[in-house]
Amino acid sequence: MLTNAPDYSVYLVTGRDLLPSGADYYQVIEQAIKGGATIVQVREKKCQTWDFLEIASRTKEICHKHNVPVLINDRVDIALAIEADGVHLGQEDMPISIARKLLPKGSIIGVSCNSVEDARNAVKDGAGYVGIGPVWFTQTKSDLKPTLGPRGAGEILETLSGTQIKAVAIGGIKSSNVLRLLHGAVSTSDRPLDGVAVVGDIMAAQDPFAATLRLSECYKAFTKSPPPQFSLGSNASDLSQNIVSHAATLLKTIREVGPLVHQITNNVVMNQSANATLALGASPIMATAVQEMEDLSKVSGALLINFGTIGDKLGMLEAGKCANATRKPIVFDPVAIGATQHRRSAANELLSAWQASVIKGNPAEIGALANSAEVKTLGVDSLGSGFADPANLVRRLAKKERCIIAMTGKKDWVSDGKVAICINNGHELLSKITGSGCMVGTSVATFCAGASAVATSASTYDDERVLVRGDMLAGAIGGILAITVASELAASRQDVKGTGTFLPALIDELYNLTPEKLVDRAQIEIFG
Ligand SMILES: Cc1ncc(COP(=O)(O)OP(=O)(O)O)c(N)n1
Ligand SMILES: Cc1ncsc1CCOP(=O)(O)O
Repeated sequence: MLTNAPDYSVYLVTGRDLLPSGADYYQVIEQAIKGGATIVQVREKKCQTWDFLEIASRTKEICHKHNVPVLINDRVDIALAIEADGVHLGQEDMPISIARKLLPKGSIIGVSCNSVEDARNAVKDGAGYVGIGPVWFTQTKSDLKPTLGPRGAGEILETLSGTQIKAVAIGGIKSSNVLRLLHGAVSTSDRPLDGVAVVGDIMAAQDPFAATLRLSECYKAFTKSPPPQFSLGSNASDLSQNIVSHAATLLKTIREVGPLVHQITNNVVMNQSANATLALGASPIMATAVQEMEDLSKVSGALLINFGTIGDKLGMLEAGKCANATRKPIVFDPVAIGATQHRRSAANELLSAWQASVIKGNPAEIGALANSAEVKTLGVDSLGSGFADPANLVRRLAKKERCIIAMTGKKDWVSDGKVAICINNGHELLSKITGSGCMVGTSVATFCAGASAVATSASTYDDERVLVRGDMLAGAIGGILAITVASELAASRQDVKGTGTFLPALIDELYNLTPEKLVDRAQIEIFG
């Protein structure tokens, strides 16, 4: 048995049935280890004991030659027979306490967990590690339990906070989505995953060495130093010096670069949102077909997903995945999420498929996402006077969703999970026209595209380890300030007589907005 503490970072689970035709199983295992697999589990669901013994024993030889531990799936007898380093047990397999009695002291015992309750039991039973999954759908396993998404995996990690138990995630993990998983699956006390367990992305690869190396590099890049959050230098004293001017200069970048802002939005506001984007100096494209998402993600500066009428869920799913893969900002506006069960489950599905950079909503929408019933909803509107402690609400939700939260209303609240910022601008006429909230979403997406352009040109970001380039906190603040400051300027004009003349005046003021006007008029408070 190997004596070093196991490294779970790139955890290969075998699957002989996935091998490309002509590939040799043992060579694949060795190539994967050379590419960076740090631990191997022999998983044989269908084979006879005699064959299992042979495969396990030869796999162990290869693993131990490279100082890599080998575990056996389900079968404690096989683990004992070949003197493996441990076992991986399912919920219906031998209980941990009995396996512990049978196996030599120091054996690794891991257990599959699909729920917080499974994880609590694993802690109680003294498991060495848990395999959290399935994260995403996979064809590799037949009797698949409900998918958890990175957020569900993060909730299970919460249960393990303060314990020594290690945790890997499993199910549908590939080098193209591993960063999104590692970013999203973190407990609110910042406990990350200890590794990713993979079958198909390695076993079915034409080049298992390269496939494992890609996974290993992603994992190492993400963990080599504290990964950057979606905001830069976010402590209250830094921010109070420069956040408004930083956000305001993004307007200059938008006008210089003219980024394409891809928007999937509702048909009530589409024309108005496109005009607001143009007035700010960017270029809107309203596109919903699944087939065009990959191409669009390569050329757009940011993506807005506003699910006002949730007609285009497939396009929304695909667009977000492509935006994560190309490290573009995603602004999510979960319109009226609290109003129906259909909307809640659609939001859940979208947020499990991709990582939002900013979630923007009114108090009822943000409350629904935070599972708070403090603010009620009526259709798309928020009722009542708001939250008693908005700063903490947005801070907690930002930590949980691992992104910037922007809660708009009479006062706007923004948080990156550390600071909470209150913006006290905006004219009440904004609440009297339809789609002003959606316009804020568009403006935030446009400013996030500006932030992304700044970071890309300055190479501020090490692409390997971030899911989005640029300071999304500044993007959210700039986007909100643009609409609220423009609304004040529009409302003070002589030619504005009511809501009918206010809307075109608002577009004019967005068009004539300058960074200086934003800095001069911004009224913000920062809560550390
Ligand atoms: C690391 C890791 N996690 C989970 C599993 C799933 O185990 P499996 O035996 O395929 O299924 P259940 O017995 O849990 O239903 C695994 N193999 N490895
Ligand atoms: C064994 C197992 N347990 C949960 S999902 C899964 C299969 C993971 O396979 P893949 O990495 O190919 O999606």
